[in-house]
Amino acid sequence: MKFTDHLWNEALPVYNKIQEHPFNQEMMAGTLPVEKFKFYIYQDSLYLAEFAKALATAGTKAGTSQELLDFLQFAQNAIIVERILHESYFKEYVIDFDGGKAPGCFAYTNYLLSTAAYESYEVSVAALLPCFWIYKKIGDYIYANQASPNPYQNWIDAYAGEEFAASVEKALSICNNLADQASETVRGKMTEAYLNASKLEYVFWDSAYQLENWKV
Ligand SMILES: Cc1ncc(CO)c(N)n1
Ligand SMILES: Cc1ncsc1CCO
Repeated sequence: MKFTDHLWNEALPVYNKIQEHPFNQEMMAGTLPVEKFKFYIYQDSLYLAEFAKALATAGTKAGTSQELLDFLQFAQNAIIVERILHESYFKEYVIDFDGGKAPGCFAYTNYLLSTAAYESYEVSVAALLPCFWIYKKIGDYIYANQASPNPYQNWIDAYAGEEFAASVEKALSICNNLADQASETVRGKMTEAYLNASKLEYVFWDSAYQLENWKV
């Protein structure tokens, strides 16, 4: 069994909760209140800026220049996606939030940044993988089951698209190659990091659905 199949099985209960979450169910039905989508898009723009730094930092730990290049390209893509959010949704919706990161976004971005900075390359890659893989699975699921027309079509198309799929395949392959060379101890830490980041993906969606704030 591929290591990433093992990761998928371990985090399956978390993935199922993400898929069933009302944020994703209502996005799929096209009924998600626009206020929640706007909150999500603003938080996601803050997320992507930090995610890009975590990807670039993880890349500096790669064992080959090809994998450094792969991670720098992932980082570049994350910045491009962030700019597209600004150039499309921020104009379409008039997003006037200025509160900074909500607790869910804060927790997730800081987890990714500190893992990329202080943990090994293997563990960093495992922590970054749910950002790729869960979005791909959710994008495909929503694309296959969505109401049409859907006000969130552009978002759905981005993550169900072929370009994103190619990045996800690359990240999965890097993770499997690393796990094949790693000790059981390191593989255990990779699994733990993958689970932590999967739970934080759940928290991120739930945070948007609740319009989460710091309450202080
Ligand atoms: C929170 C989050 N996770 C993953 C992705 C996909 O990269 C995203 N845009 N936002
Ligand atoms: C995972 C991911 N999400 C937005 S951009 C990016 C890197 C893909 O190249």
